[in-house]
Amino acid sequence: MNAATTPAVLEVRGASCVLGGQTILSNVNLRIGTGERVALIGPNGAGKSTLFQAISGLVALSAGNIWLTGRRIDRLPPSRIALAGVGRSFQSPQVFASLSVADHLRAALIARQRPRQWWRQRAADAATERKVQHGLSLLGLQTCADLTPQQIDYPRLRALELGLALLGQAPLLLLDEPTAGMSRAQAAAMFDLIARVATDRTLLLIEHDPDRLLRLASRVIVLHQGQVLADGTPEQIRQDARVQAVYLGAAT
Ligand SMILES: Nc1ncnc2c1ncn2[C@@H]1O[C@H](COP(=O)(O)OP(=O)(O)OP(=O)(O)O)[C@@H](O)[C@H]1O
Repeated sequence: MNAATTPAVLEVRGASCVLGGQTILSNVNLRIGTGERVALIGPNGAGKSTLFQAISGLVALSAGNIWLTGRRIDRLPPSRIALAGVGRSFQSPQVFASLSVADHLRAALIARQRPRQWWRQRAADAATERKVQHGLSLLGLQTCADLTPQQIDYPRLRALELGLALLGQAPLLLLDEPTAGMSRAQAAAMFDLIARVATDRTLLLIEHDPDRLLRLASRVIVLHQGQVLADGTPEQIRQDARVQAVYLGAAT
């Protein structure tokens, strides 16, 4: 899908970010169209996670602005940005130790519901339950519905985290290294899961392994020293001499 021809889900305009007196992002511009699957890559310290933090409202921009489906979000608190439609996962999974897998999914669904009149609540509860069961089956988590995060293996934990972002119904999902710490086989399974379950979402994901990117991303944005170095198809990026020099040459 071509970013220029689809309505923008995310637009970052002239974004800069200074942390601890250091410029981490410098005049970053990017536009992501509806339904695109975009990989954000770059060397360690390039500013990828900081860009995610800025989009999610967890760090403030020092210049520029960020738009989600035409609405400016960079001055909103993180909770409002999440409700506005930015779902995300983190490099290390962020889950609740004492909640069961199914309760995590319930909480993700309920968080987006408006308060209802009491006589409508029963129907809403039944609909939520159906969605929880559907989510468990989609994510391959039916057998661990009643277990806590400590009782499930790492790939399932990451699948749960993906499910939390998905069930929140956010149109834009930011996935920060969803396969970090996984074996090749586990990572391949995770990429297949993302491709299968996130069909109706726009994806921006950070990933270090260029081979994995080709499975999922239709477009790649390369960050280097806090700036966009290149933006193109996976093939264009593979052949880009500047990208070879700063990143892919070292990563492959
Ligand atoms: N809160 C902070 N205060 C000061 N510097 C920070 C802060 N957060 C990040 N940095 C610095 O910003 C730079 C970019 O970090 P960031 O985590 O965004 O990079 P990255 O591209 O995601 O790297 P990696 O691939 O290693 O995760 C790094 O030099 C980091 O040390």
